[in-house]
Amino acid sequence: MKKFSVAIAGGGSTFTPGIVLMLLDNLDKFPLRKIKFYDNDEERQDTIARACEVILREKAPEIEFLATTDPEEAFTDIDFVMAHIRVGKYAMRELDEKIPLKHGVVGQETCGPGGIAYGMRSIGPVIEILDYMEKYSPEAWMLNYSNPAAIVAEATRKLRPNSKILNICDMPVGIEDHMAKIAGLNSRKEMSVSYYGLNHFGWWKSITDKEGNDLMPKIKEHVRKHGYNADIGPNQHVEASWNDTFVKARDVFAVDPDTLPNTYLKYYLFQDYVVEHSDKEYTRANEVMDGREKFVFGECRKIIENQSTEGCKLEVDDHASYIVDLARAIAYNTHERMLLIVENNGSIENFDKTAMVEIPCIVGSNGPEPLRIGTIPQFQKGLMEQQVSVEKLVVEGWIERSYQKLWQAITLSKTVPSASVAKAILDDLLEANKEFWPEIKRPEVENVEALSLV
Ligand SMILES: NC(=O)c1ccc[n+]([C@@H]2O[C@H](COP(=O)([O-])OP(=O)(O)OC[C@H]3O[C@@H](n4cnc5c(N)ncnc54)[C@H](O)[C@@H]3O)[C@@H](O)[C@H]2O)c1
Ligand SMILES: O=P(O)(O)OC[C@H]1O[C@H](O[C@H]2[C@H](O)[C@@H](O)[C@@H](O)O[C@@H]2CO)[C@H](O)[C@@H](O)[C@@H]1O
Ligand SMILES: [Mn+2]
Repeated sequence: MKKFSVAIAGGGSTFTPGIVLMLLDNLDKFPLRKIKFYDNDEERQDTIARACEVILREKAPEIEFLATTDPEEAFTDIDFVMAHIRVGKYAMRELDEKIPLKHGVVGQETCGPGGIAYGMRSIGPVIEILDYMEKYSPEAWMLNYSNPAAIVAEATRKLRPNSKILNICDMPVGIEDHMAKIAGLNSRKEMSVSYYGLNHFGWWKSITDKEGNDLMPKIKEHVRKHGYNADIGPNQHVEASWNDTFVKARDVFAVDPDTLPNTYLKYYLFQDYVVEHSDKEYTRANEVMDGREKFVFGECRKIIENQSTEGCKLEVDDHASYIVDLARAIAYNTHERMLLIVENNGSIENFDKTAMVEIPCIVGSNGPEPLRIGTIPQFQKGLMEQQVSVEKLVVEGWIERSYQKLWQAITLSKTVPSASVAKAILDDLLEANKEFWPEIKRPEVENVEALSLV
């Protein structure tokens, strides 16, 4: 059986150890000969890498391991790149979340102005890594879950239309774990779902068990009262802010009881509630820095010091098992049915053909074959047309270095009340992201000064 070579781009990620443990848990299904880490922060990656070196030495000494900041070293002789970079790291996520809140607008990692700022940082480096992969391992596939996946996916559609990159998200997988528990099943894999939308902006339209029995009524009954709240065992989503998000799905569901919503829709449909319940001084980025980041790096330092995983609390990142499913689908032509972010091309008949939509696909060695969704209701169509236009304007703004397009994108976001608030947020984000965004051409001075935005 062929053994594969995997490069993890963003080796210093808090998710890397859990993903490595998950890969080692699946060697029978996805055998590996080599794992390489690549990061542009050598010190951050070194802590994760030295711990993973111990893990591999104990559990799979036959797998060759390398951590590097050199692209040629990282991406030569690779079958898959699993990319989860965070450009600007948590320090910039904190600003993505706090700057909009300063203006009374939703501050979130991938949604609204924060997601736009994050997207403007991510496009260049993700394309750069994709180009490295194609230069040094032309036959490789990139499985990208660097966020914001919606904007990154639109950028790779426009700028690298022929590249072997699959953009993915684990939020639907995470919610389906809750749904399976609510439906009394052991695993989400016992369900067959039809889902559509944009990334972090979608709905389930049907859910059955493998015998074809409709599970929607039972799940809806629970969601109507409790949202997706369901004890599915330890994961980082037991934190209050995530628990609130799962419960809030109850109110998002009430707006359209014909479907079941992605939790992220709360940021677009209940933006006032979100702002009212946000702490402008302590956002999710702070929770993650104080929680996951401290935990993962603390555990890695213990492993390095002891040169042993004994007593280690790091766990297999089960949510990442969908990444192995995806890699196996490509490697073994399994025709797995998975949600991917792909070009619509008529799958959703009454929606922009060029939109990057999150829908079920049959995945094989030649990549995804999107399934047909048919026509979507006016409510979802209207919301999606506004949101996809934001995403497209951000990518156009990045390509053209256009202040005007970025101002339009933020103005168009459902999370932003007016063009003047949008401009105030944009000017703050421009200042904060000087080191990361491409240089943006400001409009002619007279146009800006002539604007009475007060
Ligand atoms: N698609 C999804 O559903 C999903 C799920 C979970 C996490 N994510 C994403 O995974 C990423 C990692 O999340 P995290 O919380 O572990 O972040 P993290 O900050 O802990 O790790 C990100 C790593 O990327 C590195 N990096 C940044 N810019 C880089 C570049 N240009 N080249 C190479 N490396 C670079 C950083 O140095 C850091 O080590 C984020 O983008 C996050 O949003 C996506
Ligand atoms: O606030 P964070 O950094 O903890 O999480 C933000 C990410 O949340 C989603 O990913 C979750 C996933 O939905 C869940 O199943 C769990 O296992 O872990 C993932 C990472 O927390 C979302 O899909 C990502 O895009 C966000 O970055
Ligand atoms: Mn996601």
